[in-house]
Amino acid sequence: MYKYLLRHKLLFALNIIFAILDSALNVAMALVLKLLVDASSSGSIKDLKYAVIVFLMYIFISIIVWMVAKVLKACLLRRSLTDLKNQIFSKIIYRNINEFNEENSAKNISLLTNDINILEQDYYNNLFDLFSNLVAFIIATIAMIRLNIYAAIFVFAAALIPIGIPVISGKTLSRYRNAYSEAIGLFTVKIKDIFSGFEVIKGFNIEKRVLEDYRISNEGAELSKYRYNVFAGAIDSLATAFGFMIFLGTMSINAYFVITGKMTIGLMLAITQLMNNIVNPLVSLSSRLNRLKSVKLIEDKINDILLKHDESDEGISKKVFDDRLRFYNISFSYDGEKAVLKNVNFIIKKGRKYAIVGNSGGGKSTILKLLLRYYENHSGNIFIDGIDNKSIKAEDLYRLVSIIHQNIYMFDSSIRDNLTLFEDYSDEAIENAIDLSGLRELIKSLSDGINSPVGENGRNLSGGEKQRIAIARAIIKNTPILVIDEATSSLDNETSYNIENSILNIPELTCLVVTHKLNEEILKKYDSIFVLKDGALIEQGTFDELMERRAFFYNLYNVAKNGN
Ligand SMILES: Nc1ncnc2c1ncn2[C@@H]1O[C@H](COP(=O)(O)OP(=O)(O)OP(=O)(O)O)[C@@H](O)[C@H]1O
Repeated sequence: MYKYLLRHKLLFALNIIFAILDSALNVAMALVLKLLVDASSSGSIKDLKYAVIVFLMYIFISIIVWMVAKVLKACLLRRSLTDLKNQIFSKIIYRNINEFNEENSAKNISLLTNDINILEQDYYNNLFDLFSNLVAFIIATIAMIRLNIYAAIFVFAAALIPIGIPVISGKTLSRYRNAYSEAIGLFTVKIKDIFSGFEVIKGFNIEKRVLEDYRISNEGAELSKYRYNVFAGAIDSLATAFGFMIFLGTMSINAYFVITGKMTIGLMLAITQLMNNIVNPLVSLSSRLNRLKSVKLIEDKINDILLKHDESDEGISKKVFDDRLRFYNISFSYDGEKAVLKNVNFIIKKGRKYAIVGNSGGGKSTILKLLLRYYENHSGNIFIDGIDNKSIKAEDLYRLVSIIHQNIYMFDSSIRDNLTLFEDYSDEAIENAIDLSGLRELIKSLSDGINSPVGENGRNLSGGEKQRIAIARAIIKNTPILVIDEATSSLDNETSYNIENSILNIPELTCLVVTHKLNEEILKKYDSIFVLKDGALIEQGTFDELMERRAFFYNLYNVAKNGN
């Protein structure tokens, strides 16, 4: 993690210089005090005047150095943490969909917020302080040895005790810190879950239950923070107590030297002041090292992300869809137990339109997810022009295939941004997508037209309007293959028919559409219909062929027709 500090070399070097100056000034305080006290006991006004001027100069220089040191430290921290967070985020955003799906996204939110804050406090701030302490310690030690070797020997011998504290307590503190970070992560997951399901919570009157869930999670997080703080506080108090004992011992020895006339009061004060610069770093060394050790788990979590191999730019480059897409012996299970797809085989030819129908939970959406590599642990192969989709560069795959999902995500921006997804498209492409997706009326009715805001996750829009935006978004992307997962479920039959019809009429577009709406007129437009039942492809053919067979599709169609 320290590498992020070294990235800004000039700022880093300036920080070192000012940290050294800052520490040197701390130590110099002892000498200034000695000058002042010795001047007062010498009875010389001239010496006193000189000492006061030196003191004033000392204060003036100190203020400047402290201020500059603080600004430099804040600058370096700001830049280093921004770099670190940018890099973590970039690694996350460039992950494969299947890798991203393996984790709860709220844990990543917690990492980028809570864990980074912990890292800032207990790692970066600590490193700075450790360095300043080390410099102050070295300068004070040299000064102390030169002023009084006996006092120096005593201080060092006594200070060995607090140094041993981190060795004894380090592991336990680290355990408490890890538990705290984990609990905060879980707490973030809980909050995200609750806020995402807010409408369900209200609609089903389950506030009490949710409040109880929240309370337990909140108390868990606070308890683990409390445990960590109590333990860290106890270690700090112990170290401070040892510090006082060393202080008392040194003062007693120095007082003895003053009484026996071997030391001036000024020197005694100077040694006491120097002792602070020796004992304090040693005493705080224990807690600082402990805190550095305690962020190990967070460091590991971050390194896991940062060191992960970036696969997005790997693979075979494939820019054009030439001929066919083939599902070859595809079997798949989400959990390794229940078979969701069973030896599925089919071929999709360029420019043709295909529908997938079947029973609920039969594996229709899963077929689309495998094509788009949301999961990669299936057996068999999905070939695009003979190349396994797993070997194709992720970026190229998503330029060949786009999907319209059942659940549509809307960015909290304008309709235009949600159509273009912040990319540049010609007005012609945008207008064409608006027409094909049936958005024209909506845009006309809004005072800001295409620039109207959609609200958080599209809350200003109806389900059907969101679906139309998702359809336009996919049309505008203009990929050669379009897969659609129940994209018109929220639309009335007529709108749904019109939109599906216009998509199916795009001649060069290859379409694979999962549909529940068994509308004869639309189904007849497909070149072939795949019928899935419990993960197996049991029938395949045109609408008329399937109806003639009078098998599963025939029944499915009739049930749907009678249901309508
Ligand atoms: N992420 C997941 N983890 C575990 N099981 C899953 C996951 N997604 C889907 N499943 C299960 O896999 C099976 C097939 O799901 P899939 O969504 O492909 O069916 P579907 O045919 O599209 O269903 P529907 O028509 O109801 O949308 C179902 O039993 C479902 O519960």
